[in-house]
Amino acid sequence: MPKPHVYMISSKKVDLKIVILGAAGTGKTSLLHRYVHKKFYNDYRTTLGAHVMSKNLEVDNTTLRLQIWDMGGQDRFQPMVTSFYKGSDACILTFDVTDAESFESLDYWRKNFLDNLRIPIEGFPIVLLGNKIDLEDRQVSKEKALSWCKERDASYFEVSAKNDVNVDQAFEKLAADAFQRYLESVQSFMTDSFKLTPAEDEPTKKSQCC
Ligand SMILES: Nc1nc2c(ncn2[C@@H]2O[C@H](COP(=O)(O)OP(=O)(O)OP(=O)(O)O)[C@@H](O)[C@H]2O)c(=O)[nH]1
Ligand SMILES: [Mg+2]
Repeated sequence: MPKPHVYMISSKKVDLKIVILGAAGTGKTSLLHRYVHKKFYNDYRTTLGAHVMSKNLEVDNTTLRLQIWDMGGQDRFQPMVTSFYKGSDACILTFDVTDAESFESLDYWRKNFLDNLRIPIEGFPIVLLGNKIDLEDRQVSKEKALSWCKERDASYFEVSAKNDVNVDQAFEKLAADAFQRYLESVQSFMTDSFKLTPAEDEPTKKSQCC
């Protein structure tokens, strides 16, 4: 298990880095605004590069300090945003349920993220958000999205940033998964350290030989 990228600030505070990725216009910034500021804007202003928003969340008497990195989905920003993946504890992928192309591009985003993260992907928390379910002209079914997630060990939420559907639940599930992974990696790190530290009454090789 890799060394955790999250840092225990005190016994009750944990910092977690989350990135949100997906095709341009799928609603990444809107979902973040909805979650962090409880607001929605109809106008579209593409994210230039990357932007970070913070939010605290209480889980099991611990304050999770979420730093959520909103990555611009336009092609021109790709070389830049991939450099921000390092140290992530969890990833949100988004598509627009009324835009089949945004769904088709998910494998590109997932691979791009995991290739640049360079840590084992097993158990890495990933949540897929099918956004804009308030719209009528749907092109991607829930079943199709669920099947994509099943094959890639991701969780799925149908959401609407506009109507505030399932947004808090999705972020909370991802944060809880990332925290759980953090606890497991700390435990594994401590166990390894304990194994490496000889007990006080256990003779070391040096004292045995001379
Ligand atoms: N109807 C509807 N529109 C939405 C929803 N979420 C976002 N939008 C609209 O979709 C457009 C794009 O939203 P953004 O949040 O800027 O998309 P983005 O993924 O951040 O785009 P980039 O920054 O270019 O990668 C905006 O006009 C939003 O108002 C939603 O749930 N329902
Ligand atoms: Mg944006």
